[in-house]
Amino acid sequence: AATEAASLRPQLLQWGKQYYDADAPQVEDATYDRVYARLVALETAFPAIVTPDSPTQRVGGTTRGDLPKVTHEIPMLSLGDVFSIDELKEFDERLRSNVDEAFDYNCELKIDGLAISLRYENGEFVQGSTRGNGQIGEDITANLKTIDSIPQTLSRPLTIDVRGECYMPKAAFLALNERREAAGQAPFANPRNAAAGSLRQLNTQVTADRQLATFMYNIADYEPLNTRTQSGLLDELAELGFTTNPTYQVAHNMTDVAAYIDQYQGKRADLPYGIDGIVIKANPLPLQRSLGATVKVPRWAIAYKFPP
Ligand SMILES: COc1nc2nc(N)nc(N)c2nc1C
Repeated sequence: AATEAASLRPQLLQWGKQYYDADAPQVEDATYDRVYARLVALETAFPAIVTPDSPTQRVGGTTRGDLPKVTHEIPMLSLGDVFSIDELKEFDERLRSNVDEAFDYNCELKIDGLAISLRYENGEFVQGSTRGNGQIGEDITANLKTIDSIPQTLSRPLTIDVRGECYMPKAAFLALNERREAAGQAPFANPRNAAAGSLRQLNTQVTADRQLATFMYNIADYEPLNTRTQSGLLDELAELGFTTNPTYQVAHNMTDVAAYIDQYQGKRADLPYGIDGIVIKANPLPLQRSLGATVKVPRWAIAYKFPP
């Protein structure tokens, strides 16, 4: 067991560096997850063989060594995932059993990019960062300033942290890979890696040439806003100057949610940007705040992932 575990660790560490630090995974997520699970099983069965440098002893994503670090005052969360309508219904039933008020969901497309946080002080863009491990991300302010859809000044002098997704449109991705292959460089595997590789750059001019875009969808603290719903939040973010995704729909029940899923599973190939599912969020913002989050994911939202 110790020998097998010792052979798995360098493999996982190398794959992990490729994924997190080079934004160019060498293996499918499923392969990484399978090998990682094997190592966890061995170390659980034989705790004596765990080594401090084992990938099982490290928190999620690493951040790129050379970019400055940013600590998120309010952690950037990821999302719980479900892969079937039945699981989605279980999420809904569990949530409604814990909440005594009736509430709607807001359905949104799950943009396949990388999460960013934008800090504004008195309406001026002062800092932008990646999620990193949720607590500590990388300062990519200079790179984000090259993205047209990110406003330098808001229509109101607010001090807020806005969260959303930075992505590379499909057309830009195809054109970039053509240029890379013409120049004898390895193409990016998918638009998400291309966006991550383009954003986590030390050379801002590289970022500027990559035609990145954003859809903003969340705010770290709801106080400064007038709206009381997630759907209203998207409208208010648009009024402030952000680009938001207009495809959101308020759903009263899981029948409406299932219809939204069918609608956009059918449109997925025709969208000019990549999506890997939909996200449903409790629409009342006070309910989101009272439900809060676990260590890693909000209790008031779930992602439904489309089959690959
Ligand atoms: C509340 O947290 C989130 N909300 C999201 N919403 C949409 N539409 N797309 C995402 N990728 C997304 N990701 C996260 C972590």
